[in-house]
Amino acid sequence: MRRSGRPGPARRGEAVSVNRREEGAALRALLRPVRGRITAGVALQALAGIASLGSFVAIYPLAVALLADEPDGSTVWWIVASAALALVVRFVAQSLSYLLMHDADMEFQLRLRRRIADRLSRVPLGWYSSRNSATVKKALADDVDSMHYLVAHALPDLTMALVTPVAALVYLFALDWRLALVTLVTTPVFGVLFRMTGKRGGRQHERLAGAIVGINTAVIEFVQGISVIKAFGQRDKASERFNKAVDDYMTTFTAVKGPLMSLSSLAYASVSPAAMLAASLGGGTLFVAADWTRPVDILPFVLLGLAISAPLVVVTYAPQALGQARQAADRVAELLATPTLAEPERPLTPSGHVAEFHDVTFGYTAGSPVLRNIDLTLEPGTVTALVGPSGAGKSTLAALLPRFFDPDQGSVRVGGIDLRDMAAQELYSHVAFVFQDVRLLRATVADNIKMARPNATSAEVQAAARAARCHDRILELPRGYDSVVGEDAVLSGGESQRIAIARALLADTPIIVLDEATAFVDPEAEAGIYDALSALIAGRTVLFVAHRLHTIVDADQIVVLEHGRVAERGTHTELLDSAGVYRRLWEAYTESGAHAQGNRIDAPEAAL
Ligand SMILES: Nc1ncnc2c1ncn2[C@@H]1O[C@H](COP(=O)(O)OP(=O)(O)OP(=O)(O)O)[C@@H](O)[C@H]1O
Repeated sequence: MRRSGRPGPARRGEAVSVNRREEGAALRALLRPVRGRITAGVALQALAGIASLGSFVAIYPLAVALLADEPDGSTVWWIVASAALALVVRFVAQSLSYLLMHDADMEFQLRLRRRIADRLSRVPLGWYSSRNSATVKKALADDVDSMHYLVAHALPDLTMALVTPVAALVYLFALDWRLALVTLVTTPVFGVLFRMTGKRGGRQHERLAGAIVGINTAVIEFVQGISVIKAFGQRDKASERFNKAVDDYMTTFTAVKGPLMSLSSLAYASVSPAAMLAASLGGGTLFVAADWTRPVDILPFVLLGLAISAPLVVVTYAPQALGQARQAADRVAELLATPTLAEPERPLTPSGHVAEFHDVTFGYTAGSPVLRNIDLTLEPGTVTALVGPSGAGKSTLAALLPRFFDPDQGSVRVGGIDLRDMAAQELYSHVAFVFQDVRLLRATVADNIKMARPNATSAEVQAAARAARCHDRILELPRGYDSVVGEDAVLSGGESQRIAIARALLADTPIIVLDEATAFVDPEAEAGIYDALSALIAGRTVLFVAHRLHTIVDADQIVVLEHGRVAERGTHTELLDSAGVYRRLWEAYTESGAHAQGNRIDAPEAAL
């Protein structure tokens, strides 16, 4: 029964899909805080674009003045001074524009990364699946970069590339619209050829992408299976597959890119400086021959024709940068819309450490519950083991106690208080967890251990590590407790697990949630971890997801989950006597020899 007024539960792996938004709306919304500076930067860049034409434009009146029968010195100097001034304006405006755009870009990136980090600090812990971690990485690195490229580079370049030819055209049409049209004679050819390249390119792109996927698959197959391939003498076959994938790619590449490249080269050639020069000079010569204009009047068309064609290349690349930035903004907006865990406005303080599940129903997707109507009480100082076949919902149930998710129905309570009414800090001072998938930070081993208690002394850290049976191993690391995980300390799964246990020991919470590791490297490591776990659970309330039955025979309470429901509960002896699911599990476990080998009881093949 969800209480009214609460926000809905956030689900693992689910990022709320943003309503289909108007194209580019997310990008505009994200850029809004720095819009003023971007507009000013674009305006300055436009001014720089117009000023950049100054020296070209000046050549025409200069030539007219110099070719006059009696050149007027002061006019000549005025023209030269104006051209120089235009040059200064161009450089000042362009520098200011870059300064403003980079300033806006840096603030934008900082704000955005902070917003993402703030949001992610409030999403449910369970949201951090590997899929979502990849999304976060993409958003924080690639997507923010795409938007940076747009603001700091593509926008100023595009402004310059658009304003300069437009200003040049306005000037040329004002001078002589007929010669201006002649100068532009090849541009429609460019337009048509460019469109054709785009259309064909889009269609062929998929063929090329398919061929690249073929190579990647062959490489991954080869690398992942290298030991098997070598052991079974299949090396030649494997490299044959790779060579075939490369050959296929080359064939596709030649078939696709050859005609495309010819087409795009033709498009760019049609507006190349040579083509523009040919058009303006050829057309101009005809005009002079027809006595429609003076030879000197052709000069601006020859010079500015070049200023029109050069930026066309930039203009053709800009939509790609804009498209990428829009897509990046959409992804970031979606990330920023991820539902967060509601924090209570007036947090309540639990009294005592009884942990309770009251009629809990939960599912990762709406309408498909993974847990149904679970009632469970963990009395202080007792060990409760969760067992059941793979997929029964054991890990999910355990994850609800440290509030990885909120239940869809019912409540999880500690000390009589619903977790949704408890401040996160309060909750984590009561509940610690050690899950199979241990995440250590890229920080020193000591900092990793004292995450829950940053002010712990090194004597306390070492005492926790000793109890977790990892002190000696830490001392063997190049810089002992100061070794940085992932840099000078490369730790095995079992070692990381023991450091996580030391962390939980130091946190010293009355309630511990444990998800037993399913794979241990060797019996010695397993024994070490069990010693460490015994130290951790002594005197605490423990919720233990057990994958091997021999580890739980002494538990105070064994809860058997089946299809998300509690099928049975009791002690090991009680459950064996009741001849139900647990007994069948136990018999299958002992008969298969799993007991002796320490194999998982909940492996998919385990009989039930
Ligand atoms: N992040 C997730 N998103 C969607 N479904 C999930 C997710 N995690 C688990 N499930 C599904 O929830 C169900 C219960 O999974 P859970 O891991 O809780 O079972 P389990 O009993 O702990 O299994 P195992 O012993 O194999 O770890 C399974 O059907 C699983 O596929």
